Amino acid sequence: MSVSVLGAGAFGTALAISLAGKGPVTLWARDAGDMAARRENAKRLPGCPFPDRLSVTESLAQAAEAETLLLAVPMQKLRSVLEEHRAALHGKHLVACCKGIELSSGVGPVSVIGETIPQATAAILTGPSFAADIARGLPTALTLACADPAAGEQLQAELTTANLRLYRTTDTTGAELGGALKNVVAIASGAAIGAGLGESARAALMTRGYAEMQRLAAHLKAEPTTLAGLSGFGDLTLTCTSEQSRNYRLGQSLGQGAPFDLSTTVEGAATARAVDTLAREAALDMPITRAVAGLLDNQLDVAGAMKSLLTRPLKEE
Ligand SMILES: NC(=O)C1=CN([C@@H]2O[C@H](COP(=O)(O)OP(=O)(O)OC[C@H]3O[C@@H](n4cnc5c(N)ncnc54)[C@H](O)[C@@H]3O)[C@@H](O)[C@H]2O)C=CC1
Ligand SMILES: O=C(CO)COP(=O)(O)O
Repeated sequence: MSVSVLGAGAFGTALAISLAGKGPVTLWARDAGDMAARRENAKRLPGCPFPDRLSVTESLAQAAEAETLLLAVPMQKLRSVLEEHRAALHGKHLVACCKGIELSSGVGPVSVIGETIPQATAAILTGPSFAADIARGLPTALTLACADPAAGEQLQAELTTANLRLYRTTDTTGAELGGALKNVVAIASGAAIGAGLGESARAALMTRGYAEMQRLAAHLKAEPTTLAGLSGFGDLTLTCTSEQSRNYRLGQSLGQGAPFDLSTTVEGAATARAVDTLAREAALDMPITRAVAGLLDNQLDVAGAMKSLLTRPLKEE
């Protein structure tokens, strides 16, 4: 097995720690010095010591000696990272570990890989998992999606670890949509709880948010069963109900009118805007996404957003 992880944030570090339990792993970071010395990512994942088989490097060339590379940079940075290192990544198995829709193009990470490095095999690893849980060795189940069935099987075996159980699909569109859209619904859910609207309101937002996810998925020809799996329903459930989620916490802050650290990686913010644009262009009804985009752009407050949802024409479920 030869695996590297590009991007040493919370998630990339957690995956590297888990994978190092079964073989050597290289973690590529822009600032590897402190991590290599401490054998810990004190900034993003404190309290999770590196196993011996995890090495940290600032050399992309060294990381790219692996056959399989996990891409754990934020969604809106993925294209520039791939473009910068295109030559080194030709012919590799590239597994997106980010969740979102690119604002500039309206496509997800698998398409971004395909557009920038068509000679690579593109896949995505997604599903309900907090980095801290993975790094602590807690049990986690994820979806590995790859359009090439043989490569998907190889990646599933390669990336399954003692605490990470991977399920496989060839539906990359469905897998990337689930992971991207659940973050938008998590912002809405956090806003409802933060504003004191109650858990019944959250359940309504999660359920109707899931209906929006299915609507866009059907439009983009994804499999409905993928949305019902770990990458869709599974991650929606986790992210909309846990204060460990940064998307949920951003929503809570919006609901409370409290400040939020804008340097935090919150993928649902750009994705809400990207999906709102997609929905308008395709004339798809996605009112929760529209309300979240309106909240983020200060066009609506939480009361206005709820009013916009509650006063819509009555319809069948
Ligand atoms: N943290 C979590 O629990 C989970 C995160 N994810 C996904 O993983 C992706 C990354 O999230 P986190 O690791 O949590 O974020 P993070 O904020 O902890 O780390 C992001 C990392 O990306 C690096 N980075 C940013 N731009 C870069 C560039 N141009 N070149 C190289 N490195 C760059 C940063 O230095 C930072 O180390 C997101 O799409 C997120 O949705 C998925 C599942 C769980
Ligand atoms: O994707 C995640 C859990 O599956 C992490 O959620 P946040 O990005 O909202 O923290």
